Amino acid sequence: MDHFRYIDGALHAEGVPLVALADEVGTPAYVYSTATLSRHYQVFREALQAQGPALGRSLIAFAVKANSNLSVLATLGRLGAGADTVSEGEIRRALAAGIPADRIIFSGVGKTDAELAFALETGVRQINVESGPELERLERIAEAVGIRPDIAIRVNPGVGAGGHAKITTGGGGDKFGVPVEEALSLYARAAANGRVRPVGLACHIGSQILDLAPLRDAFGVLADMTRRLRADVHSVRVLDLGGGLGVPYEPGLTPPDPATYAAMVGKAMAGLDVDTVFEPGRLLVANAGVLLARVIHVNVRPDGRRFLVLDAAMNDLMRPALYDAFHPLLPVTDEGRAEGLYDVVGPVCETGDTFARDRLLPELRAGDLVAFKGAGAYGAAMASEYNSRPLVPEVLVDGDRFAVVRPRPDYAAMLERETVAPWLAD
Ligand SMILES: Cc1ncc(COP(=O)(O)O)c(C=O)c1O
Ligand SMILES: N[C@@H](CCCC[NH3+])C(=O)O
Repeated sequence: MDHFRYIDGALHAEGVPLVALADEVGTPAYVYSTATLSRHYQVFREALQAQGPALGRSLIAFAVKANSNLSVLATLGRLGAGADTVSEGEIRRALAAGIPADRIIFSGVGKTDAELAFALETGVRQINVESGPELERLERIAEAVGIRPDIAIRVNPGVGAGGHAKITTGGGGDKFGVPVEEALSLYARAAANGRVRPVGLACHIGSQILDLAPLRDAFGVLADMTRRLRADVHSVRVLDLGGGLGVPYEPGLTPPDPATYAAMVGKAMAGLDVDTVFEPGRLLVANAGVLLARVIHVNVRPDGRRFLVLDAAMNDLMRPALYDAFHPLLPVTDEGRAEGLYDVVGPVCETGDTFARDRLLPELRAGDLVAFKGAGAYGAAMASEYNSRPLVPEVLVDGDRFAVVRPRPDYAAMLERETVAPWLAD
């Protein structure tokens, strides 16, 4: 069930009318549904459980980059989720949200020495090493800190996939992970050096994946590598299978459902006797969030083109500008008005600040509220203050209650973070 739905012609987030939220918080604002977050987590969890022992003990480590709001993390953490993190900031957020260190995975192409030391001291569950130079640095830091961490080698299986070239990560030419043969020798080297404990392999081949075939191929590569490493008497007890499952942003998109995905994984892992880690991001949060915005005005050109100018902009939701991504746009009040075509834009001074071109929408007027759907993933997490627009606030809804979990900063707070160089101060 969609927890963002019309009740008596008014769009609600669970039991809360979005009109009431806009009155309370102002616009633009992100609104998240606890019920959707919980349902998505549970559906994924149950799909994995249905595979029985084939997946060993499995950890769902939510990819914090998709939505790093503390309340979203706490909601998932309470359900048992871990966290897949890519920076010290994300590790700190996961911990602050109550996710214990032994459920935190530390991934990323360019972890600094300071971040690696922080991860070691925090006692994260596993560090996913992405290159030879990183392994060398980690070994040196681990020795200095006096901790022998569990690591996985992130493999670049040479199989890329994803909804856009900018979010494909598993292809041979992409910066992520270690090619197969090199990964095997890194594993052996790490085991021989004894300063880190190689426990397994990881891969993540891209995001917004709609087809299981490339995932199946990549997991097949990991399974073969596991057999080869074991033949050389290495221990391989964990396979981290990354995230990447797509969501149906628009009609006609049919991503694999979690049960079908889990069945494919179950087959790929059968007989390997490994524990598994999953790093879903978008799958858990995309449809758990909307971006609420207000129409500033409608600008009608002499040629009839109509610009729907919103108070939300590309700095609040970057996906359309960056990836030409589609997000459904709903009027918050459904009054059955006649439909027309609009170019939906924000106030930022770039033509790229366009959410949609020629979008068929019910007639909208200045002051009307609208909501972008599918905005819970890579929405607020990628927002900026471009054009000195304050960071967009976030609201968590749970049934009939809601909380403003990240308030809109006021302009004074925005300015207080900076100083003018002393020689310019008077
Ligand atoms: C290593 C890693 N794990 C997990 C994810 C989460 O991806 P998604 O949001 O597509 O599930 C990403 C981002 O694509 C990633 O880079
Ligand atoms: N930011 C991308 C996804 C990136 C995935 C990160 N590994 C998006 O909005 O679709």
